[in-house]
Order: sequence, then structure tokens, then C-alpha cells
Amino acid sequence: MIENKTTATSENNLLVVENLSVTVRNSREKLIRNLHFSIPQGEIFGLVGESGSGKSLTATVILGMLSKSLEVTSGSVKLGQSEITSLSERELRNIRGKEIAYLSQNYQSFFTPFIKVGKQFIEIIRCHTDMSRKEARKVAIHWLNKVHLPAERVFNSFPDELSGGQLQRAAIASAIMFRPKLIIADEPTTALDVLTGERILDLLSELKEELNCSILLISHDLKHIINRTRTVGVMYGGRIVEIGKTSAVLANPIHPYTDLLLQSRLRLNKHIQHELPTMLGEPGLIAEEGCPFSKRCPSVRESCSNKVPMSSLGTHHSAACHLVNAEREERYVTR
Ligand SMILES: Nc1ncnc2c1ncn2[C@@H]1O[C@H](COP(=O)(O)OP(=O)(O)OP(=O)(O)O)[C@@H](O)[C@H]1O
Repeated sequence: MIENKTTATSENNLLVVENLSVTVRNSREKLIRNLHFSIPQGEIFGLVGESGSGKSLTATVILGMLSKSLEVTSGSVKLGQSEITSLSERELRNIRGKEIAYLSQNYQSFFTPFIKVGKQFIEIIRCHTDMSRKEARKVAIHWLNKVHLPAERVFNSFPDELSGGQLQRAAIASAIMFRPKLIIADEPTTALDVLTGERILDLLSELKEELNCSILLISHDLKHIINRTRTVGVMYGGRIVEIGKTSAVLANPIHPYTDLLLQSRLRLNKHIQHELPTMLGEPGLIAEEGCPFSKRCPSVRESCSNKVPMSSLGTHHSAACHLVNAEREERYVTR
């Protein structure tokens, strides 16, 4: 079983995902394999991995919105005391929006195009509370101010009268106005330019401090994860292949997939002395047995086609790779 020693033992975990597997219904195709991670109250956990690694699917399970064609075949997802995988649709509807807010890269479709933003806010607020229109308007303006928007103007605008960054801020305001315990931010900056994206991530960090909520930050871009998170899980082929304190993973990446991701980062403030490394094989090439990265791994060995358990390198860092043992031996020898 994959373990996140960094947070699994903490008593103040808000979200605990244990041994979660998701399969295509009536087939043996596993899309998520024995996922295990947890997010303490008030912390940002980053989930990083290439397209198709299972990040959004993980978010979908936490939201209780898994497609009917898929099924959870093992494991548990606990938000506080609630076991998400066994809640009814009605209970899930109560949790979504109120306890868990979801923020996607697709902010353009968050608002209906032909209805003014303010009216949409009022409808959402009145749907979840018994406030009058006047009270709901006040709440909407409050939260639009909170995300540093010109509140009155945005309130009276149609969505297509706002920039991408403004729309994403408005979507954030709408997502957080019920003070959720958990925000799932699924590639929240993908459709934005670099600077606007950075400001959106700054805003999320600021709101996290204010609301004391937790954030699951999903990205295929390591630079977003590195700068903002306390812990990180690296996903490949539906598995977390490395997990730990972000600083520990950064300082000493063990799994070759993590290492290659880190090496491939473009750093604008550094002169590149050598060619950026490329990964072998096609993206999305997943080994069915053993380590899912083994078909592309430069350090592959025979044992990688067997089950590769998560092994720990101290309390803040684990990886599912034979190189953990090599690392341990090296440490022992050089001590
Ligand atoms: N309803 C579904 N039925 C069958 N397969 C699915 C379904 N939803 C997702 N998948 C598959 O599950 C895998 C993981 O998809 P997921 O959307 O979680 O990837 P991701 O890591 O979020 O990628 P991206 O960064 O591109 O969003 C993919 O191979 C995808 O094709």
C-alpha cells in the first residue's frame, strides 16, 4: 500500500484518501491504483503528473462525481468524519459547494454567458440559504471584493465583458463564499497567461490563510506545485510514485519520473548549460504490472515488473521505486 508518512499520522487531517482504486465498470482496466494521501487542515497538497495520470479523476472521486461508467473498487475517501464513497447523492450535493469547492481550468463555462454575473451569484446564494435578494447582493459584493475585483462593476457585467483573469477570480469568489473546508483547484491557471496565473495562485494562498481551509492543487506544471505546496504527490499511470514534503522531494527526488520532471523544468533565471532531458517512450505508456513507469524508465530493472511497494526515506518522503534502497545503502556507506 502506498503510504504518505508525511501526513498520514497527523491527527488534524481534513482529507484522508486510503488505498483508493478506480476501475472501468465491467472491465479490469484500472485508472487509479491504491492511492494514498492526506491533507491536513489549512495546508496545500500538490498533485502533479502528466496528462492522463489520473489527477482529475482523483478530484472527481473526492467530489463524489464519478461517471457511471467507472467504479471505486477499493479504498476510502474521508472528509472530516464523512466517508465520501458511501454518501447518498443528496448528502453529496450538500457537501459540494459548501464543504468542498471545485475550481477548474474551465472558468469560461463556470458562468452562463447571457446572465449577468451578479444575478448568477444571487441565485447560487439563495439556492443554499434563505437570504433575501438584498442580503445575497451584499454577500456577493463582499466576496467579489475579497478576490480583489472591482465588485460593483463585475456584479453588473455579463461574463463576456470580463477578462479571463477577472472571470477566474469571480469563479473563485463564488467557490469560496460558503467558506469551504477544502478547495480542489484543478489546473486553475492553465487557460491564463503566466503572470495572471501566478496572481491567481497568490490569491488562493491568501484565501487559504484567511479561511484556514485546505487546498488540493492539481497541476501538470511542477513550478506551480513547488512554490505553493507543503507536500506533494507525483502521479504516473494512476499511481502516486513519490510523495513527501515538497522540500524533501525537491532536494532529493528518488523516482526517475520525478527526477525527469524536475530536470525538464525551464528556469528563466538560469542559463541552460546542456540539453533538457527527454523521457523515453510515448506519454501515457503505462506498464500494467509493477511500476507503471517501467516501460519508460532509464533505471528499469527486472524487479520493476513485480509489485513495487512504497518505501520510506525518513518520515517526510516515500517513493515506490527500487532506488529507495540504493539511496539508503549509499547514505549508510557514506556516513
Ligand atoms: N469516464 C471515463 N471512462 C473511461 N476512462 C476515463 C474516464 N474518465 C477518465 N478516464 C481515463 O482515466 C485516465 C486519467 O484521466 P484524468 O482526467 O484523471 O487525467 P489527468 O491526469 O487529470 O489529465 P489532464 O491533466 O489532461 O486533465 C485517462 O486515461 C482517461 O482517459
